[in-house]
Amino acid sequence: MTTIEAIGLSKRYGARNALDGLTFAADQGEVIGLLGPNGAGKTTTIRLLTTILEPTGGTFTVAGIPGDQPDRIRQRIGVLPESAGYPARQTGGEYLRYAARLFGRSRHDARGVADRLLTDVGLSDRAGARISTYSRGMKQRLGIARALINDPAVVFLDEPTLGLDPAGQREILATIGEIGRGATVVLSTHTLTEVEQVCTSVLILDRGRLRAAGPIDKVVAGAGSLSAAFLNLTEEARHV
Ligand SMILES: Nc1ncnc2c1ncn2[C@@H]1O[C@H](COP(=O)(O)OP(=O)(O)OP(=O)(O)O)[C@@H](O)[C@H]1O
Repeated sequence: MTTIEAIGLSKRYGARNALDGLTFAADQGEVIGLLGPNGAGKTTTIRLLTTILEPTGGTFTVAGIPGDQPDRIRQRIGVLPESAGYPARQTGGEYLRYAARLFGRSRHDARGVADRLLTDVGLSDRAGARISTYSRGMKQRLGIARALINDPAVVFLDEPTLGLDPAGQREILATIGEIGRGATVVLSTHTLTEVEQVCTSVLILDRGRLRAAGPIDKVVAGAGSLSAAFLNLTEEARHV
């Protein structure tokens, strides 16, 4: 089942094309690595598909819902933004129960969902501790749990491992692998080894344009490695 479809999706800021005619489709259960050098358009793509920004061109659907119905899309997606903020005084458990209540869960259900997700992301033993005492990796895992609170069809993670040590990165990647069994995951990152570990397919952007899309082995074919393919595709674009 197609869970994301973009056709000619574009975003202009004045004369600058932050995203220029992105066309791709993703299926349920796919984990898509969204790659590109700084300024390529990754965050713009995520903001458009999560209905935070309105496109200046093109159309899209997420979870089968057209992009001009943002309220419905927001009910069916989960997002870990590039720099998520957390209420420092709340505990992880309170934060997730509150998020579940915002999606209309009863008090009893909210507790059940929060407890399950805290266990899934390995935070159950710190559920009663204030978020201000969490490490960066723990906050990122809490953010992923928050993104899953409404049982989303599509989850968007913008640089979830940024600033984490290797152990923290490994934990996040394991969590992402688990999510991918149900939902479609869009993972924006600069770390290609991460993509090779957890993603089934990639989108490579450069200066707002799609340079490659598809299963990793197809994109890598001929180049030898994902990093070689990435450099070929993005460097080549600098010379046209
Ligand atoms: N609000 C804005 N106004 C003007 N230009 C913007 C705005 N937001 C983004 N841009 C421009 O759009 C382009 C794409 O930016 P975007 O943040 O999507 O890139 P990115 O791939 O996420 O980069 P990074 O890896 O550095 O996070 C960049 O040239 C950026 O300067």
